[in-house]
Amino acid sequence: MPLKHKPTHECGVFAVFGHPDAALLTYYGLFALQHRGQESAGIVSAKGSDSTFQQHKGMGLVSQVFKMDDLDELKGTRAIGHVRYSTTGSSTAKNAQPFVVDTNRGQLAVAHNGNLVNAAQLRVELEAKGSIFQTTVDSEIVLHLLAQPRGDGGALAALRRIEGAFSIVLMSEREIIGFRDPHGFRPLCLGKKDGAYVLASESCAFDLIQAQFVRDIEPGEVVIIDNGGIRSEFPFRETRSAFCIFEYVYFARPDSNIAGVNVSDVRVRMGRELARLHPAEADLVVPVPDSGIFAALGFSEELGIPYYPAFVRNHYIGRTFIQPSQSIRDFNVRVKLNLITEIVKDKRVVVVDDSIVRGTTARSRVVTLREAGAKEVHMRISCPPHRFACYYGIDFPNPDKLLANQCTMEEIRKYLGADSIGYLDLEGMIRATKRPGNDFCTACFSGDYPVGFDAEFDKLIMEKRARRVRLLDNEEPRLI
Ligand SMILES: O=P(O)(O)OC[C@H]1O[C@H](OP(=O)(O)OP(=O)(O)O)[C@H](O)[C@@H]1O
Ligand SMILES: NC(=O)CC[C@H](N)C(=O)O
Ligand code: SF4
Repeated sequence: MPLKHKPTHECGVFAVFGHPDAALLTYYGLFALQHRGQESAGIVSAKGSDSTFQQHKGMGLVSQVFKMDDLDELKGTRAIGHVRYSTTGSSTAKNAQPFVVDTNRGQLAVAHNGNLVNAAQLRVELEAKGSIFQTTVDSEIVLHLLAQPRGDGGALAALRRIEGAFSIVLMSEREIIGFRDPHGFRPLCLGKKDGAYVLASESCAFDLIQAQFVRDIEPGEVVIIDNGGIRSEFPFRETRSAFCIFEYVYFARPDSNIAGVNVSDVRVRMGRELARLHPAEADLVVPVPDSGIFAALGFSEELGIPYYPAFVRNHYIGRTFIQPSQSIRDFNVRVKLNLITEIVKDKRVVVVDDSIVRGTTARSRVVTLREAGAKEVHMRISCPPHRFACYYGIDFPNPDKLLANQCTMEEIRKYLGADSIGYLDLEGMIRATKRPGNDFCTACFSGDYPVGFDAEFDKLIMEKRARRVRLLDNEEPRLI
């Protein structure tokens, strides 16, 4: 049952206003946000209001894309940066963010975390009016909307046209602007460093640069930072909050705080909830590193079963999902995690991971444990089964690719080769956050989608839709 995709981390954004080392701070910030995207990285900086924006972008990790010389070229006191995992538009250098354009309102740069559900529709509309797109990424829409002739409400009204998930940082010739969609799908927070303002996807980025965390940007809030200081606008229609609960389960770094709640604490509580819901009689609790670590700790504490980190992670290889083919991915799971066999031999083992998507990791872990002589293997997962697609910034849009969508619980157990299997339920997962349930998007577990989406969505929708419109118009792809 080889399934092709699994959820991936998503993008990270960072911005600085009013610091002499803006680009360097952004570089460090992106380093701390590297877990959110490893395909490409970029920084755009600006000196004063009349200077040309400078940019450096490339494919790969932050450490691969930037050399000291590149950072020296990125002068100025303002900067925005991005690490990408693509959700709309292919993973190519052309699609690396931030995007920079020259408009009749001056230079603009944008970096986006999330996914715009009406991007293809807006692009067709904008192209019909003459917009020329440089990339096939949904995020570019924002720049075109801002460059359009403005009616009532100016730039803020233009932003009201985008729908879906967006935590965005923008740089104009005078400002740094940060905003979150009205549902607040993705995180974005504000900090201060030496009197300068900084914005980051996650608070762990502030720790690295020793910035003080000020607060989270509210869902639907636009913060505008310029020489006059900082102010907020709330241009979007008020709606229910739908923060991505999977950020707490898997995406966010455990040392980040989101909405005042520490991510590692939530994961420990998820492990405790899981232990109460699906206890097991066992000798050891073993985490699947990295994301299973804190949940395994909670599981172990709740049942008083010793915690042993028997899987040793090799930190020097890329993430498993980067590899395109199933056979290479299986190999990568083995390269990434090696088992200390002596710990598990003749033992009844509970293995805790945060999630199962295709099942590659879990299956391979069970096989390894059995080969090492484990007497029993009980698989425990600290979130509910993934049965539905995500349209809000996670790259697993096709439910056919999700193991739990294709199999019953017993089939999953058999496929993994485990003695028992237990997933956390929706209620336990929400309780562990200590936040109200209606704060969250849980669509990939529950099928309850807070925002409508394009039924034809796939990663290449922008290219496909534009091509189809040309065909419908009987336009041949020739110029004259
Ligand atoms: O069912 P699968 O398709 O194998 O996907 C699920 C696995 O992927 C994630 O880990 P990842 O490899 O991203 O590493 P991490 O835990 O270190 O983040 C997740 O934590 C699971 O272990
Ligand atoms: N993962 C993300 O947040 C991706 C942002 C944007 N949709 C892109 O594909 O570049
Ligand atoms: S569908 Fe799942 S992964 Fe996507 S935003 Fe909602 S909770 Fe997060």
